[in-house]
Amino acid sequence: MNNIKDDARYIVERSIETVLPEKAVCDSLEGLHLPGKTFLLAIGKAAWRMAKAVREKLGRSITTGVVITKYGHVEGDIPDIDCMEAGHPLPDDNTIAATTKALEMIGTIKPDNILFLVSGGGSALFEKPVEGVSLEDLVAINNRLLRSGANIVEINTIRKRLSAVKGGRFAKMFAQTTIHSLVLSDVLGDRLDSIASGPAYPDSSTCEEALSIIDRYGLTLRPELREILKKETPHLLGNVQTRIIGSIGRACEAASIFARELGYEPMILTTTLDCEAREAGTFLAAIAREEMYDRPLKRPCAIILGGETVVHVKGTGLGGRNQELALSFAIASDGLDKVALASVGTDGTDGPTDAAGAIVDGDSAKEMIERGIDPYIYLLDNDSYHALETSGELLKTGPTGTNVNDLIVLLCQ
Ligand SMILES: Nc1ncnc2c1ncn2[C@@H]1O[C@H](COP(=O)(O)OP(=O)(O)O)[C@@H](O)[C@H]1O
Ligand SMILES: O=C(O)[C@@H](CO)OP(=O)(O)O
Repeated sequence: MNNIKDDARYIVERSIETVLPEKAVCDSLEGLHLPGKTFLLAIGKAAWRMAKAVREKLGRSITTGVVITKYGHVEGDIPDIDCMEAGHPLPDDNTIAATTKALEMIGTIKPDNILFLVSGGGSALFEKPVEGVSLEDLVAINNRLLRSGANIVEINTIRKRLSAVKGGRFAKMFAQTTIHSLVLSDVLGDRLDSIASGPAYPDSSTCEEALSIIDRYGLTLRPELREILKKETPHLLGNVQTRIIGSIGRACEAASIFARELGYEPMILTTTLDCEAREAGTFLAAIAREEMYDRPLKRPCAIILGGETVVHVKGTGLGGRNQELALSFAIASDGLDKVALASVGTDGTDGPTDAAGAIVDGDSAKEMIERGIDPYIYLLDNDSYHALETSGELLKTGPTGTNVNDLIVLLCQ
């Protein structure tokens, strides 16, 4: 056991290493039979790493392929594979251009198999809007949805219906081809039809749900778009085989092992945290306070959570789910001794910022005040990034190459 914040950092960084995609992808290729021509399509924030691992393992068995990932996530060339970058969390012109290219290549090559490597972020990165929907429509709707407090299953229920490739429609487009999907899950409960909006998975959401989400979050749509939401997505697909190769549950189990190694008694509290980020922060501070009485665990202990909180962005500041959770924990745990919390996006980016998250303790709020800022005002303005930058508590890892949701570790010594 060392400095408590160093321990928190060690645990989250080592845990993320255990869910890097290379090994999981290679293990899952054992026994996979790919006769004839195979097209590799990789989408999402982990796409480049997943595709590189597959190409190295299978070599020329892959005829050709396409990677579509977020800007800054292509780490070099992959033989025979066209690697492209595009916008995230909002789609852009490059999203549409890269997707169109992938679809055209598949149409021309007519492969026997598509090896489909799916990771979170795929919704923004793999997109061809249905007729009647423009890129501007998609950007406007996504922008409002992402700031509405809707969860990812709800957001993707809308995205699927505006898209010609989401909600199983990609698999239906190439119904004569066998699609083998290997999926890195970043959706709570590993809902396969929600991860990257399930391009090759039977959709379980319905038009009624889509319309009720629009109403629930007070989003106004022009009548033509409302009509488009009423068209069903495929609920049955005969040409897909799907395997999950990594998830937040595995990262939490790894965190538990690393915490124990450092001398902390671990407890995985949940792998499906999905409440408002600032409420999760306050709640975890209440748990930290309870540790004065050695409850729920005897100190030293590590309370581990995985999931994806939500933020209703009403302010004008900069931040992300993990930074907002950490800032609210910092405020609510002010003055507590020997307590630290790390909250990080395993993909290395939290919200539209260059930070993965933050590591705070019971001195953080005092530190911010001493440096002339009121953390509460910053929280109110959704400006967690600048508050945590002031206290020097942002965690910056750069893109990690994986994406299995958010990991939160509360340490009490
Ligand atoms: N200023 C902000 N403060 C807190 N959260 C924010 C802010 N701006 C955007 N967000 C949140 O960031 C999320 C997108 O961040 P990102 O880390 O890219 O998500 P994901 O990992 O799910 O793709 C949005 O859902 C939004 O709620
Ligand atoms: O692509 C998506 O739909 C989501 C979930 O898989 O990922 P992210 O939240 O990273 O954009």
